[in-house]
Amino acid sequence: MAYTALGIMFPFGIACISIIFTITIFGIRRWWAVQCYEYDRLNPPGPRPLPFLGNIHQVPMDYQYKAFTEWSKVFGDLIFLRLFRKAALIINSTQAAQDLLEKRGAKYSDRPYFILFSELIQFEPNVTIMPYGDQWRLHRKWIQASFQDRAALQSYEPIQARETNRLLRALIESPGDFTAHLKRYVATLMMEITYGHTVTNLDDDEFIRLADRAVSGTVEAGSPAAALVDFFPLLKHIPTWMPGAGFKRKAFEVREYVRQLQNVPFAKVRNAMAAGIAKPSLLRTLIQDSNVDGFLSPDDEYNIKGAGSVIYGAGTDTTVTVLISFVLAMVLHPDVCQKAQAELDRVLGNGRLPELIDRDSLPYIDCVLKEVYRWNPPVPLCLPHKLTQDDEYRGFHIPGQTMIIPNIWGMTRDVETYPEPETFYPERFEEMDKLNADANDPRNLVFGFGRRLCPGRQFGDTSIWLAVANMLAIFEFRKAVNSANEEAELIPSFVSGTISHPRPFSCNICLRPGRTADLIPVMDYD
Ligand code: HEM
Repeated sequence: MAYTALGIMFPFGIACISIIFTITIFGIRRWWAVQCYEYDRLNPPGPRPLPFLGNIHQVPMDYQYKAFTEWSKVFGDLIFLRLFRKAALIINSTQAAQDLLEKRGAKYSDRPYFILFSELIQFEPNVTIMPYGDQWRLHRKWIQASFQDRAALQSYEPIQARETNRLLRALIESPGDFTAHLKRYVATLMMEITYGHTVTNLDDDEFIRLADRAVSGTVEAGSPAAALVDFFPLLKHIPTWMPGAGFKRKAFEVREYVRQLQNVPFAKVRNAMAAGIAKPSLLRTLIQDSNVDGFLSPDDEYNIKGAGSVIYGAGTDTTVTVLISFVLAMVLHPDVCQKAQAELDRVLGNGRLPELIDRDSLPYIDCVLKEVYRWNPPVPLCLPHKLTQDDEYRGFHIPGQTMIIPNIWGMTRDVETYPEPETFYPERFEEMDKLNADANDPRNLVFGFGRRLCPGRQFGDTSIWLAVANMLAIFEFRKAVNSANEEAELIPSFVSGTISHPRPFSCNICLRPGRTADLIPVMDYD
C-alpha cells in the first residue's frame, strides 16, 4: 500500500517540480525579455546587458574612462548601462553634460548613496557625497563663503605668495623631492585656510598625518570587492569575524581615522580661540558665527567638524595632480617651456617674479595651464551625480535614480574641438577665436558641472597658476640623466583611479641660466 502511494506520489512530485521550474525559468526569461525590450526601446543605447549582471562584466576595472570613450564611437555620447540592477548613464559630450547637468540642474544634482562611505565608514557629514537638500545647501554656503567670495579669496593672496616663496626655496634646496614640495605647498594652503594651521614639514605634521590617514584609508577601503556592498546591501550585515568581511573591518578602522580627523583639529581651533590665539580660518569663522551665548549646539558642532574634514581631501590631491602634470609636461616639451619663459621675460624682465595681478599679461602661460588641465583632467570621471526623477532627453527615457557619470576625460578628447587630443599643444587655444577659446576652456569641464560644480575651483586655479608661473620664471625642467649622462626615456603615464595621478617619475629641476635664489624675496614665514 505504502509502496503504491509512493509510486504515484514520486512521479507526481517530480512532474510538479518540473512544471514549477519550467514556469519559473519561462517567467524569468520573459521578465528579462521585457526588461531588455524596454531597455532597448526607451533608454539611450548601450552594450547589451546580461541577466542579473547587467553590464558589470563589460566595464573594465581600470581606466574606465578610456573604455567609455571607445564605446561612444559605437553608441554615441549617451551610454546607458545596468550595473547589476542599478541604472547608470555615461555622458561623453560637453553638450549633453551642459543640457542635463547644468540646464536641468534641479533634477541632476543629487549624489548616489554609497553604503560603504555613509554607513560603514561614516565619512559624514561630507558635502561631496551629501544628498541634494538643505544640509548640502548649508555646507555649500559655508564653503562658498570661504572659497568663492572675492574678499575671502583676496585675503588668501598673502598666504599663497608666502607659500609660493617657500616652494621655490625648497625646490632649489632639494629639487629631487619636487613631488613632496608641491604637496606641502597645496596641503599648507588647505590647512591654513581651513584651520589656521601652517604646515612646515609634511612628515611630522599632526594635521597632515590625520588627514592623509583618513583620506587614503577611505580610498583603500573603496576596493571593488568592498563596492559590492553598494549593489547588495545585505552584505553590510555580515559579521566582522566572517571570512570575506575584510572590507567591513577595514571600513571600521577607517571610521576611527575619520573621527579623529574631525575631532582633533576642531578641538585645537577651539582651544586656540579660547586662548585668543586662533588665526583666521574657515573653522574659526563657523564656530564664531554659530556660537550663541558661548554655546555651540551638538548639531552645529557635528556640521562644522564635517565641513572642515572635507576640504583637505577634496582640494589637495586634485590640485597637486595638476602641478605634477605640469612638471611632467614641461619635462616632455622643452619648446613649450621656453616659449612660456620668453613671455615671462618679455613682460616682467628678469628682475621680479610673477604675481597674480600679472596673469592677464601672460596669455601663453594661461594656454599652457589650460592644456595641462585638458591633457590630464585630474578627476576623469567627475563625481557621480544622480537623477532624482524620470526625464526625457532627445527622445530617450532616463529613469529616476539613474547614476550619472560625466566622462570628463572623453570630453577633453573630442577631436572636433581638440584635434589630435593626445598631443600636448597649448597653441590650440591661441588658434581659437575669443568666443571659442572661452567656450572650450577645459576649466569648464574639469571642475564638474551644474549645482555640484567644484566650489574650490577659483582658489585651486589661482594657487596652481601662481606656482606654475613662478616655477617657470626661475627653473628649467629637464629629463633625468643616467650615469653615462644620457637623458632617460620618459613615457608619461597616469594611475587609474578617481584621481588621475601621474605615475612617479624623476626629472632634473635646476635654476635657469642667469637666475639665482636672490630673485626670491626674503619673507618671514611665521
Ligand atoms: C585643480 C583642482 C581641483 C579640481 C580639478 C577639482 C575637481 C572637482 C570635481 C570634478 C568635482 C565634482 C563636481 C561635480 O560633481 O560635478 C569637485 C567637487 C568638489 N570640490 Fe573640487 N576640485 C579641485 C580643487 C578643489 C579645492 C581647492 C577645493 C577646496 C575647497 C575643492 C572642494 C570641492 C568640494 C567641496 C566638492 C564637492 C561639491 C559638491 O558636491 O557640492 N576642490 N571638485
